[in-house]
Amino acid sequence: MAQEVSNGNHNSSTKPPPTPSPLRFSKFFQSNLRILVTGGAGFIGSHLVDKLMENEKNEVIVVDNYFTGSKDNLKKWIGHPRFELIRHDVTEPLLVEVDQIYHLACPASPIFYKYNPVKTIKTNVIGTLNMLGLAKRVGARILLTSTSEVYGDPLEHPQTENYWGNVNPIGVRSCYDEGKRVAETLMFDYHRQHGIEIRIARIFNTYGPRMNIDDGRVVSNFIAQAIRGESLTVQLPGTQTRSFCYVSDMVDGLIRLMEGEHTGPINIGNPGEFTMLELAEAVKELINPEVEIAKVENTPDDPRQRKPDISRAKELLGWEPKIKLRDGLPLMEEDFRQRLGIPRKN
Ligand SMILES: NC(=O)c1ccc[n+]([C@@H]2O[C@H](COP(=O)([O-])OP(=O)(O)OC[C@H]3O[C@@H](n4cnc5c(N)ncnc54)[C@H](O)[C@@H]3O)[C@@H](O)[C@H]2O)c1
Ligand SMILES: O=c1ccn([C@@H]2O[C@H](COP(=O)(O)OP(=O)(O)O[C@H]3OC[C@@H](O)[C@H](O)[C@H]3O)[C@@H](O)[C@H]2O)c(=O)[nH]1
Repeated sequence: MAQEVSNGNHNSSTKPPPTPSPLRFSKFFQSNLRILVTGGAGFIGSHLVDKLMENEKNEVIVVDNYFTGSKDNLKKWIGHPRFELIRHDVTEPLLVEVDQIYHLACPASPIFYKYNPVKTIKTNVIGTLNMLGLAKRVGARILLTSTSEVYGDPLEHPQTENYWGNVNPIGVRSCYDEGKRVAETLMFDYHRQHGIEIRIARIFNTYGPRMNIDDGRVVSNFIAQAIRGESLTVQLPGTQTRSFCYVSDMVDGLIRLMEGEHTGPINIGNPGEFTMLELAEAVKELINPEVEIAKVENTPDDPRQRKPDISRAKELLGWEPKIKLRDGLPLMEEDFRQRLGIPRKN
């Protein structure tokens, strides 16, 4: 398949960026960066907020409609003078003065994004248009959390950013896959046409504390099942692979991308690749050796393999993941045990 070669920085006939908000240069606000995080009450978003809030020069505004996120994830920041939380749906326009936009708002678990597919498309298309319109009005830099799902059921392995993907445009996952592909297109069209400073991260499967217990994604399912003593539900055939990135590594990669000079798209993920049976065996061994592994029906269009080529992230961002799967799973177990109210037996 013909593929365009790029170094992560788009360079053909782009306009210069628009003038940013005058506040960015005001002597009173000079030290503060106002950062909007859409979807900041969700899993990755709330960890990103924690990291951004560590920097005393940052003011953070979260907007979220709480479809899959929760105020609980942000409770330590509510009332903090550098933090604001707004209930807002990104499919409606938003007027705020900010310097940077991390645009995460979108359900990420297949169960939730397939629940109301039309809404998922609206979130990806109208939501991203609204955030780009905001970026244009105030001259903000905007980062989109795109996904490895833009590669669909990939025919190239591992996946580099130059691969254009193998996506079913009319399947049950298309609302998300194609939604994110259009979101990427919109980002580049605003960049070329209006000079908006864009960043695109293609995120691969990410896991860690604060995932919804009933989120439906594989790592949270297996950990909750192991703690409850239920069978681990490996969807057939079990030989399909994924690459799992711990959330602190992901947040580090996203911030490096935002702060760096490269538009992307850039893959952010952990290249360690596991079959779902291997993942189940690891969870069983680490969390509850007594549980059984059950094979269950799969859902349509499940990608058979997925592994990021992260050469570009290494070279352009100086980023690579630090936490191996076997070290990350126990960190997540603690959080799940607390929320499930099931302490470890000694
Ligand atoms: N976690 C992963 O493995 C993964 C992989 C690839 C891409 N991503 C992307 O990263 C982002 C965050 O994923 P996550 O795992 O934290 O998911 P999540 O479901 O925990 O968080 C998404 C957040 O967006 C909010 N949201 C959804 N629709 C909204 C709307 N219309 N308006 C406002 N808020 C809305 C939800 O309430 C939630 O708080 C998503 O854009 C997702 O597509 C995640
Ligand atoms: O209980 C389960 C759940 C899932 N699975 C399998 O585990 C694999 C991973 O499934 P998940 O639902 O965790 O996630 P997926 O890899 O399908 O999508 C994910 O990847 C890219 C992101 O953009 C999405 O937001 C994210 O959900 C699939 O092969 C699925 O069949 C199980 O074997 N058992």
